[in-house]
Amino acid sequence: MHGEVVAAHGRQYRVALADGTTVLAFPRGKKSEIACGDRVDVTPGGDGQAVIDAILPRQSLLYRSDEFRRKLIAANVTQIVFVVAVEPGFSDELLTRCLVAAEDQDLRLLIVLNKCDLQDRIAPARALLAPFTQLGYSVLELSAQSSAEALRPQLSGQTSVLVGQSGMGKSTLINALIPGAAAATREISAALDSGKHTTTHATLYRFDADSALIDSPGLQELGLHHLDIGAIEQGFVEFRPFLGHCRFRNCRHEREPDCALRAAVADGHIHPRRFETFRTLRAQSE
Ligand SMILES: Nc1nc2c(ncn2[C@@H]2O[C@H](COP(=O)(O)OP(=O)(O)OP(=O)(O)O)[C@@H](O)[C@H]2O)c(=O)[nH]1
Ligand SMILES: [Zn+2]
Repeated sequence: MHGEVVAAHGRQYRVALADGTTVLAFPRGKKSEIACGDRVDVTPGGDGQAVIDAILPRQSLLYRSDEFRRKLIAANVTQIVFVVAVEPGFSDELLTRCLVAAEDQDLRLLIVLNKCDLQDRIAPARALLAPFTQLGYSVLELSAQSSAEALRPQLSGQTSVLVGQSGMGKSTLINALIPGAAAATREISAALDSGKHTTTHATLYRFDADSALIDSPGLQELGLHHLDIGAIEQGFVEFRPFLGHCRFRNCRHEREPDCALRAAVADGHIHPRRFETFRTLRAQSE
């Protein structure tokens, strides 16, 4: 039987079956690397539980990783929706991390600027996003409290994962778009944890056959240790015309003479803030 993983917690999964029912499922064997959004083959056990026999081929796979381990975030995602707000302040470094991950997996990235009802606070947030809009990334300005519906058309035909720092309004957005989401999450948590209180689940909400939204808490760091330096360089789309044009093939773009990237920064082709973030990410990945 085919199913889709709609919630993941540790080695337990909620799998939605084609007939609309869901089962609690466990992978066969010890080594499980299954993520929310995975399409799987399951064998129902009759007690409302099931065994996951196989993971179907994935379109994409998002990870976060530090020096020690790698964790799956979500599978088969086609779009990252990065939520920031006019207040409190947000990290443009986390946004750049997401962009690098998105470029690596060939995903669309949409930036949502929330709380735009606080009009006198919009200008500084727009300024922080300017280097990204200049590169062609889209920013959707809305208020999760009054105009969350503006996001819905952007979710159509996509499997989106929602990423955002605490306080940006992710929960408000989800509850506005998916009535009953909070209750559903509590129910799933209860089923997966037998009542233990926890909010660390990734949850998939399906809108229709082609559109779904994955809420994955704990994405605030999005470590990119699994990417090599080449993938990080490629993740900065505006670097691409200059890569390979430094005097030294293994140029680190620090102090080497005739560095094409540093020249591009000096000439205004690369935003200094983006270059600074690149250096930070590179230092972290070493
Ligand atoms: N003014 C304004 N406040 C908002 C809006 N959306 C959310 N908020 C407020 O911002 C705060 C954070 O919203 P949440 O939805 O809890 O944010 P979150 O991103 O889910 O944060 P965590 O739960 O910490 O992950 C709450 O006090 C919301 O009421 C908005 O559109 N306008
Ligand atoms: Zn260089």
